[in-house]
Amino acid sequence: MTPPRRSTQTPRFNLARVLSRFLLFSTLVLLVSVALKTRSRLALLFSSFSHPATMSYQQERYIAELAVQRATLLTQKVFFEKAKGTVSKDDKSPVTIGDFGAQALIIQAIRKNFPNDEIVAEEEASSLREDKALGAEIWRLVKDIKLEDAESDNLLGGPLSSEQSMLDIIDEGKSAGGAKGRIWALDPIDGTKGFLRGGQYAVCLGLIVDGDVKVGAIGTPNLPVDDSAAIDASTGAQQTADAANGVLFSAVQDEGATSRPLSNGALAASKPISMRPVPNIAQAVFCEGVEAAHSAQGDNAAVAERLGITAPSVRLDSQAKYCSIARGAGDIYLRLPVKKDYQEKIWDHAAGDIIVREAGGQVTDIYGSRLDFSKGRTLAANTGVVAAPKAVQDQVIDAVKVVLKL
Ligand SMILES: Nc1ncnc2c1ncn2[C@@H]1O[C@H](COP(=O)(O)O)[C@@H](O)[C@H]1OP(=O)(O)O
Ligand SMILES: [Mg+2]
Ligand SMILES: [Mg+2]
Ligand SMILES: [Mg+2]
Repeated sequence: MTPPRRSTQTPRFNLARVLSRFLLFSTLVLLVSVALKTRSRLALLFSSFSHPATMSYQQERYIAELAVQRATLLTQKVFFEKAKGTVSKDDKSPVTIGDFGAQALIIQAIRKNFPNDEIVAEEEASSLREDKALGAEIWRLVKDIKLEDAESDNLLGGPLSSEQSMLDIIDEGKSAGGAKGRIWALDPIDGTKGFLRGGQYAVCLGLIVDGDVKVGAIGTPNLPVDDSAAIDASTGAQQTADAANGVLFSAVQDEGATSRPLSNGALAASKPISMRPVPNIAQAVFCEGVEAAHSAQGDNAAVAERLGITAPSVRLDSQAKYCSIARGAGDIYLRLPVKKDYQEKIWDHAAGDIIVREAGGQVTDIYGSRLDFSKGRTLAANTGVVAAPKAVQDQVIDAVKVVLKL
C-alpha cells in the first residue's frame, strides 16, 4: 500500500502560512500607526463632511498656526542672543536676522501648501544678497529650525535646500496686494523695536481673500499663557518671571478666535477666547504702542480721559495689543496717527483685525470705517486704528472724533 503523500509538502505550506500571517500583522500595525499619527488631520477631514458649511479655511488656519509656531522657534533663538544681526532699512526702521529667517520659513510653508497664492510680506532679500556674511548667518539659523513633531514639520516643507533658495523664498513676498484673489499678509517679526528692547513682539500671518481677511494667526512668545497674568504697564514685560510665556492666537471668519500655548512640536490644545464685556466704559483698560513715534500717546490719553478712564494704559509693542484685548486682558486698542499721511501696512493689522472681530470686537479707523485690506500693500483708505468690544465701539469713536476734531 502507498502511504499518504504529505511529508515533503508540509514544511513549505507552513512557511507560506507563517509568512502571510506575518505580512497581514505588519500591514495592520502599519495601518493603525498611520491612522493614529494622522488622527488630527482625519478628525479635520471628517468634520468637513459633517459640517461642510463651517469647514472653510480650516487647512489654511492649521498651516498658518503651524508655520507661525515654527517661525517662533527661530525668533526665540535670536531673542536670547546678544547679537541679533540688526541692520537699518531705508526708512531707518530696524530689521534683524530673526525677521529674515522667520519670513523664509513661513513663505516656504505657504508655497508648499498653497503654491498659487500671493504673498505680501514686510521684508525682502536685496540687502542680504549684498551682505554675504549676514546672508550666511541667517542660513546657519534657518537650516536647523524644525518642529519636534516630524509630521507637522513635513507638512511645512521640511528643510530648505540652500542659502540661495532661502534668499529666493524671502523675495516671494513682493505681491502688490489688491482686491482680487488669495493674498497672505506676513509680518515675520512685528514690533522689531520691542523685540530688540526685550519687550513684546509677534509673528503675524493673515489670509485675505478678495479684499477680506478670512484667517489670522499670531504667535506672541513673550505674552503670558495665563490670560489674566499681570503685564507691566510701561514695558509690556510679564511681571512674574516664573509664569509660562508664549501664546498662539488664531481666528477664521465666522468661526471664532482661539488661543493655545506655543509648543515646539505639534499644536497644543486650543480654547476659545473672547473680549470681556464693558458695562461701564470708565472701567475699561486701553492698550497702546510703546513707541511714541507710532501712535499719538497724548491723543490716546485725551480719548481715555474723555471716556472717564483713569487706569493707566497698558503699553505693548506689536499686534500683541490686538491679542491682549481679544482675550480680555485689556479692552480698547487705540492707534491714533502721529502723522496724518502715514499709511499703515496690511501685514501690521490683517491677523489682529480678524482675531479681534472674531472675539467679539470691532476694528475701525479713526472715522469708524472698517479697515480696507483691498487697497494694496497699505491701508491706503484708512487712518489710525480703533479696536474695542462691539457694544462700545461707537462711544469710543465719538470720543476720538471730539479729541481729533474730525
Ligand atoms: N509712523 C508710524 N506710524 C505708525 N506705525 C508705524 C510708524 N512707523 C513704523 N510703524 C510700524 O508700527 C509697527 C509697530 O507698531 P507698535 O509700535 O504698535 O509696536 C511696526 O510694524 C512699524 O513698521 P516697521 O516695521 O516698518 O517699523
Ligand atoms: Mg510690523
Ligand atoms: Mg516686522
Ligand atoms: Mg519692521
